[in-house]
Amino acid sequence: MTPPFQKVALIGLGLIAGSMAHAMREQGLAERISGHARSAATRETAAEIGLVDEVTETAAEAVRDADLVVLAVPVGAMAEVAAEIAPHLAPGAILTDVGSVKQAVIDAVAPHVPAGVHFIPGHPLAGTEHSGPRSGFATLFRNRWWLLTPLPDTDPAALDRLESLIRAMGANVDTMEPPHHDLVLAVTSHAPHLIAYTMVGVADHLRRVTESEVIRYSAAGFRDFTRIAASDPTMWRDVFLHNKEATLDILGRFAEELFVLQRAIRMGDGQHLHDYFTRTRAIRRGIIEAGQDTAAPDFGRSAKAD
Ligand SMILES: NC(=O)c1ccc[n+]([C@@H]2O[C@H](COP(=O)([O-])OP(=O)(O)OC[C@H]3O[C@@H](n4cnc5c(N)ncnc54)[C@H](O)[C@@H]3O)[C@@H](O)[C@H]2O)c1
Ligand SMILES: O=C(O)C(=O)C[C@]1(C(=O)O)C=C[C@@H](O)C=C1
Repeated sequence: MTPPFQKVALIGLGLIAGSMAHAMREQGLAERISGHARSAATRETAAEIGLVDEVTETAAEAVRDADLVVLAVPVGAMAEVAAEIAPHLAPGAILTDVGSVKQAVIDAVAPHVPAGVHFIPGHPLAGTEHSGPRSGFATLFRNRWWLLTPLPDTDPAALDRLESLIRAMGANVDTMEPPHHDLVLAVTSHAPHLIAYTMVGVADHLRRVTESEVIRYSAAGFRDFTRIAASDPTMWRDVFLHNKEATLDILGRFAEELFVLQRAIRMGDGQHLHDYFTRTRAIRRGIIEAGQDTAAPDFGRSAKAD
């Protein structure tokens, strides 16, 4: 069977692009995959492990004649990359991205997109704390959501084509308005990451008092925080700087709730605590019943080296 795409160009060769390359190869979705990353070390590793068919020195070379181009770089690098590739995009190509924030990426990329190229922003809700060219794996997107935030004039045929590719990689597709996406993700991903970073920071301060006890006796709850707080610093810096308002809104609400719970503890208000935890437990059960508790497996991948 002829693959649905002739040439796929992946710009950025980290966890998400790498997982796409593995999944597309496994499912026979691209005749050829080219890839580019800014760092020479990453390009070298990608070439050495044969992550894609061709690793290029420039993003412009990678996108030449590609019928699908995927921007898989940190959110803060999207504008620069879009400007660089724009004159080299093939007419009729689909251009998508995988950035964790949508409105800021649309504002950064859309002005560069030439007429005749179909820009369809997207975001796979799947990841791990690992990054870099060795961190990807073919099953990352399996049974996970992949949100698309199409622009008002999106060509339905191009949207269909992209949706089919995403489904073939194992994900479920949904569409959303970009600002709504950014608010939902502020609740489900961005604020929780900041809270995890903070909690691990608090423990780090405490460590000076308790020496290595924080590490040695680290219970499951804190271990989960440390996994999240090991995520890529560049990626997360960019997420917070580009989804500022929604994240600050949610963190404001978080602080209010925290004060109420703190007060309940101080006042010995067990009823309040019990009622609160009963409500939150129901949310967890709802997630499991909806089949969304598919934590990413850890295959012993090491953290990013380049
Ligand atoms: N990691 C996750 O859990 C996750 C999940 C969903 C979406 N995302 C989004 O996907 C995108 C990529 O994340 P990742 O986890 O694959 O990151 P990563 O750090 O593993 O890979 C990023 C890649 O981009 C390259 N890069 C950085 N700046 C560049 C530039 N100016 N030009 C060319 N290449 C450049 C790096 O060399 C690297 O190869 C980000 O926008 C992130 O928000 C990440
Ligand atoms: O499992 C993890 O390590 C993740 O943090 C993945 C996660 C998330 O918050 O769910 C992180 C950022 C993304 O944009 C999408 C997915």
